Amino acid sequence: MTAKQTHHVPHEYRVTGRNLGLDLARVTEAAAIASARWTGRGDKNAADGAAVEAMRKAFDTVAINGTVTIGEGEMDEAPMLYIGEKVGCGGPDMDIAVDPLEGTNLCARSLPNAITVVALAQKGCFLHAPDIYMQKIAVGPGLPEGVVDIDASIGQNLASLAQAKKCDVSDLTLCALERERHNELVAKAREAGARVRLLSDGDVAAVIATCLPGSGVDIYAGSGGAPEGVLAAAAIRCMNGQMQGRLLFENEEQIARTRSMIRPDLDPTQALSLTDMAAGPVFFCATGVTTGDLLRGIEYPSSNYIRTHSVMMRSESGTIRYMETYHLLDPHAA
Ligand SMILES: O=P(O)(O)OC[C@H]1O[C@](O)(COP(=O)(O)O)[C@@H](O)[C@@H]1O
Repeated sequence: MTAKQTHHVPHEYRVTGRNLGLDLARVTEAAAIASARWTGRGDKNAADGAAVEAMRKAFDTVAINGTVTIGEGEMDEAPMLYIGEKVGCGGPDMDIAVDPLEGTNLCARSLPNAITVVALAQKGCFLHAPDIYMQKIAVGPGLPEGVVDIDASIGQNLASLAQAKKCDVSDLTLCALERERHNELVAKAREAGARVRLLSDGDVAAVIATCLPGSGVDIYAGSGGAPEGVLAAAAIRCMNGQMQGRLLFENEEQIARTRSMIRPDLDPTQALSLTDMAAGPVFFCATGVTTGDLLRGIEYPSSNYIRTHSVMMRSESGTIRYMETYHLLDPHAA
């Protein structure tokens, strides 16, 4: 950490900063344990509802004065963790971004990569992204700044990435959601010589995979949820990767509404940098529900324990911590 970075972090934040990762892990663990009861039961709404309720309750013990910036929707459409809802038991003012169950279908169908996610930043630092699509492009750490560009063709981006990685385009793997809207992207990437890994759901974990050595993913591209884009941006900040986004509007009304929600200096239609989406010191935490590239899922090693696997990241220090936790089912039974 440089002296300059430390200087800009308010004292209050630094005092609480050290322990927030663990507090956030308790929040994502609670949501993962609750939703895992619904793994493979074909009911994505029940799985999501269980995650939301458990996450909401777990936030009551976190020492922050949090405001949900990325949540389950507007106040009138979400009973809990709605945008603008206050969470935490008091402390520094923070922006909260949540996806209580990222990959509701993955959980319902017992497929890999369902996770529970929370990110946290200082007040005003997360993009107030509406619930629309966002075009995204991401690569891992250690590459020249601007190696990929959201406005360039996928062929150009793959060529530039291959050059930076000193390999051939045929050595690269692009990851994208398997959607009809991505048919052209996939065809062009294959035409350029790259491999394509298609996912049924869960682009937060997929964007993060670009930063994980051994995941085999070199680049993520395509469109997915804008709220998921902000969460992924928080993780990419912590992992020193690169990511750009662009909100994909369907009409003028969406643009006007977004303009009223975001920083006045941002044009809602512009390409968004990582810090346009997640600025300042950020925390990111996720717990696995079903086993995937990023995390193992919920496990039941014995009749009285549940085992969770979480990752906690912090942009300020660059720390990435993996945590395995045994939760005694009934601590008062003995
Ligand atoms: O399924 P769509 O409409 O293409 O949306 C893509 C979005 O849905 C997801 O795959 C899963 O989202 P949910 O967990 O809300 O079902 C996200 O990871 C992704 O950003």
